[in-house]
Amino acid sequence: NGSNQLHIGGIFPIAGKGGWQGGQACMPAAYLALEDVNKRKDLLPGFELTLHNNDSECEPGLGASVMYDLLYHKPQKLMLLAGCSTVCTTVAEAAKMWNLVVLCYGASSPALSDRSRFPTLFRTHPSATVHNPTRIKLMQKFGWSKIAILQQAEEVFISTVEDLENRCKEAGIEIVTRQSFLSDPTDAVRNLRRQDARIIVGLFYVVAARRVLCEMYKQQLYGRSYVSFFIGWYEDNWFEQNLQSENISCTRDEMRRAAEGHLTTEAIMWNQNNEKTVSGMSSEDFRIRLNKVLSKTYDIENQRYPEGYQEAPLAYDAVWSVAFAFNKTMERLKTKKKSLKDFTYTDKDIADEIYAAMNSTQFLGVSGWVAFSSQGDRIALTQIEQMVNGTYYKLGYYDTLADNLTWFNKEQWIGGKVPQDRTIVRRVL
Ligand SMILES: CC1(C)CO[C@@H](CC(=O)O)CN1
Repeated sequence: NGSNQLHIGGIFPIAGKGGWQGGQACMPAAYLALEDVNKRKDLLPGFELTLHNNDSECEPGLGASVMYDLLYHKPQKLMLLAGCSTVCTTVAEAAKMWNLVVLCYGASSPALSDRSRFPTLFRTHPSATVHNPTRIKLMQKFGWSKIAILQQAEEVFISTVEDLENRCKEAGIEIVTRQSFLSDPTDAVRNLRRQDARIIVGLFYVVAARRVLCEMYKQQLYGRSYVSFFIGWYEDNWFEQNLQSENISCTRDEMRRAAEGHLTTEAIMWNQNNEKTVSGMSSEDFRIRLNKVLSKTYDIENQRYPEGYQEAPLAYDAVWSVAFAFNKTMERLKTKKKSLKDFTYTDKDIADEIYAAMNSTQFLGVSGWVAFSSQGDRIALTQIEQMVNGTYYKLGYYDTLADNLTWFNKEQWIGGKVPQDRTIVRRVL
């Protein structure tokens, strides 16, 4: 019966073309977690967690309207889950008016790390700034103290670069030039060349990345004297895909040569070792279960994965975060002779209890250790890879909080020498 149900709203980007349709894999993952937490007798005893879902299509306007649907239709919701940075921004900015915590499983924008704008936001998806301490650590490891930045003019990369600049200043790393472009990188790449940039941090979406790589080939900004840092969450063979359809005027071979040796950084979203997590599953057990569910709709055997597959553990762990936070809140409210069932959108007292419980929620999930910073950001490990002969090889992991770099010593440099960050002028005495 409805009286023992705890209701939450789930806003997933499923249909639509613009942005990230990651709800395709994240919604099924969320429902797997719902099934699992409701089986646990020790979690929310006497209650059942219920998820009411809607499609935002990764459009903030549609996200706002489905949010109102969720709020203005019974039953009363206790929390909202959302994906896509644009939708999460809209929902999290509004939800505080209803005293609702918002938990985002698919939002990477650094702008969301702002308690003044988003006082009730938490995310199991790390901010894009999570790459920056790793980039700095690698520059220090290889002795690069002069770097260049090449970015696409998109909000997520603009705010990521601001964070990177601050960290470079703190680390005494000079940014010799920062070039940005809207969609054609030709001039920006030419300016890198003019400034004799050697160590280049590249921040762009994958379509722009292909244009940049071809331009770097044409302007010979690749090879033994250069190192590029690209984002690690592109498809593995991204540099060879869609060359005709996107009018890339380089051949596969030229793209591969320009890509040789580049480094990538990315947040780890699938727990790396085979530990059993709170669900009793390892991340590989989770993968098998998720694939079984998805194979009803997608041709998983032939690697035809839905969008959001990479982020699915973040959605799965988001539902576990809700269950643990509500469980803690129920225990706290019992001492006040209250229950989550008493919550209304004007009840600041219970809202504060839910916030405090979420803020201190920590557990081992299929996406790794789940914990939130004071800004509600996901604390995550990052992974470093290098492209060698068209294949990515894992070079190591970085734990920012512990400042611990796990390094496998597998990096390869053309000619066997670490590229320099500048032209070495040999003084002939
Ligand atoms: C790693 C990526 C692809 C970054 O964008 C996220 C979507 C968003 O921030 O809108 C999903 N995960």
